[in-house]
Amino acid sequence: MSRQLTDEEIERQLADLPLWTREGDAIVATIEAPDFPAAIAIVGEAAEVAEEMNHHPDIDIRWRTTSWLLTTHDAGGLTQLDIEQAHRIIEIARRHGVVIDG
Ligand SMILES: C[C@H](O)[C@H](O)[C@H]1CNC2=NC(N)=NC(=O)C2=N1
Repeated sequence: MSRQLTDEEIERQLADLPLWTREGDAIVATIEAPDFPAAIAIVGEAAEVAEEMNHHPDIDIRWRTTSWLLTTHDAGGLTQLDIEQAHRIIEIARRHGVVIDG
């Protein structure tokens, strides 16, 4: 199991992670896809990554806007798994036409 990150480790890594912000024991992001099929495709690919990592995000889908929350329940807070998954979700979103600065 991955260990909990310190506040400093989280802040440092969030600086290199566009779109994601900290909310207590979690990191959250809202991703607006070009259209509904793109939003669903992003969620579908992220689901494959989640299974591969055995690490599962909370996802809310509203038309083309998806909201994401990552935390590691087993560790009771944020771990490196959350940071890694956040990067992978950004990568997937970019491939589906989402423009993300940084
Ligand atoms: C038993 C199984 O490995 C765990 O419950 C996994 C499944 N998916 C998970 N997902 C998330 N986000 N956090 C976890 O701690 C977690 N644990």
